[in-house]
This record gives sequence, C-alpha cells and structure tokens, in this order.
Amino acid sequence: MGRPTANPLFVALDTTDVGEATALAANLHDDVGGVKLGLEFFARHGHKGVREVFRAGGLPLFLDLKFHDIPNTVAGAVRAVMPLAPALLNVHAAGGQAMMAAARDSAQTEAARLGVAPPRLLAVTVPTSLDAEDLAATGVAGPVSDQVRRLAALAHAAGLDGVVCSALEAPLLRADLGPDFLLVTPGVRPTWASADDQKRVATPREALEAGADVLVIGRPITGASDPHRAARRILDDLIAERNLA
Ligand SMILES: O=c1ccn([C@@H]2O[C@H](COP(=O)(O)O)[C@@H](O)[C@H]2O)c(=O)[nH]1
Repeated sequence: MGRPTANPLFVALDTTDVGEATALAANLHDDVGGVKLGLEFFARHGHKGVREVFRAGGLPLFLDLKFHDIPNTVAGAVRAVMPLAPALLNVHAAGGQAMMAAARDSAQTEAARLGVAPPRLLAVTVPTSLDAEDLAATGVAGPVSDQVRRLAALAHAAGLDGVVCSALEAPLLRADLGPDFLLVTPGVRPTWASADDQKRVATPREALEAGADVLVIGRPITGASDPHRAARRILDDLIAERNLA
C-alpha cells in the first residue's frame, strides 16, 4: 500500500473507531507522507479495516504490529499481513537475529509470490516510552543509547532495512550504520504539545536534524481540535527548515 514519499511525517491513527480513522486519513491526505496503523486499530478491525483506511487516504501504510515471538511464528504473522502490502512493517529487535532474519525472508518470499512490493522491514529497539530507569527495571543497565545501538546492530546484521528508535539516538545510529539505514522516530513532540507517556522525545525539527527519515506523530495531530491545522503547522515548520515542498 504505497511507497514512502518525500514528506517524512507519518500520522499514527491510534483508535478503534474505523470512521474516525478513515476521516483522519482523508482529511490529512495532503499534509502527511503516510499513515501508521498499530495494535489498537488492527486488533479491532484487522485486514478489512486497514483496507478501508487505505482507500480513504491512499497514503503509504506503516503497519506497526511489532511482532515478537519465535522465528517460525513471526514468519507466519509477516506472511499473513503481506496481502496488505505495507510500505513499512516492524518486529521487535529483542526477538533476536534469527527471528528478524526469518521475518525478512518471509516478507520477501511472500511479497514475491503475491506480486507486491516487499515492505521496508524495521526493528523496534527500545520503545520511546522508556527511560534508563525503566530499562534497568527490566534487567538492562546502562544508558538507553547503548541498548538501542546493540539492538540496531543486530537488526542490521539480520538484513533489516532500519529501526524504530527515538530521535535522541538517531545521530549515533546514523554514524554506526550508515546513510541508507532507515531511522523511524516516534516520540516526536512539537513545542506546543504535551509529552503524554513518551519519555525520549524531540521536536520535529530536532528529529530531522538528528537524521531521522520518518517522523511518527499521533496525538499532537489526532487529538487536536483541528488535526489538519495541527499537521500543517508541523509540516510548515519542517518546510521552513528544509525545502520539503
Ligand atoms: O518506540 C516506539 C514505537 C512505536 N511507537 C508508536 O508511535 C505512536 C506514537 O504516538 P504519539 O501519540 O505521537 O505518542 C504510537 O502509535 C506508538 O504505538 C512509539 O510511540 N514508540
């Protein structure tokens, strides 16, 4: 469902209301480069709902399902969503190199069988809602950036196309893994928005300057009284920063 465009902004449509999601996708068509549908929407509406949102917006799709299981199960889950032909799809890097490689092979094989473009396959490193203290509580001591770098290197070794990380780690990963490795950053907050449950945050400008390729933004846009205006405000700021028009 579409290829990534020059506009780096992907709006996260976190809702179980298919009417709301399709209205937002249509309303934001000219303001964003793609839409992200995740667990909340997919668990309620599955393939049918995803297709409805795609029809409404016609925008590249990031299917943010964060698969994490044994390699065989993840390969099967990836195969099962390939008919949706997402532009971006992800798994958890913490599932390990063999699991990520199985996901990659499954995506490529099934996409070829179906005659659709394979997704850019990403690995989630450390969710942007976690800080060093949260991570230490899971048994991973040290700076968050160390763990992000370890997981990103594993994803790179498994042949994935990129990672989901916070903008705070983007410069390190760019230096570690080169210019072609896709860096997708949620936890992006304009100065006028609240952080909500996000802990590793950056403004849209900071994220781009840090080397992010895709900025995922949800609530600052979808929770605004005028989502189109909120997205436009963010985009105009980015256009002023870089010539993105
Ligand atoms: O580390 C991660 C990975 C994924 N997400 C997802 O991005 C959006 C962010 O939404 P906001 O409303 O802008 O906070 C959401 O769908 C998450 O599931 C993330 O935030 N962090």
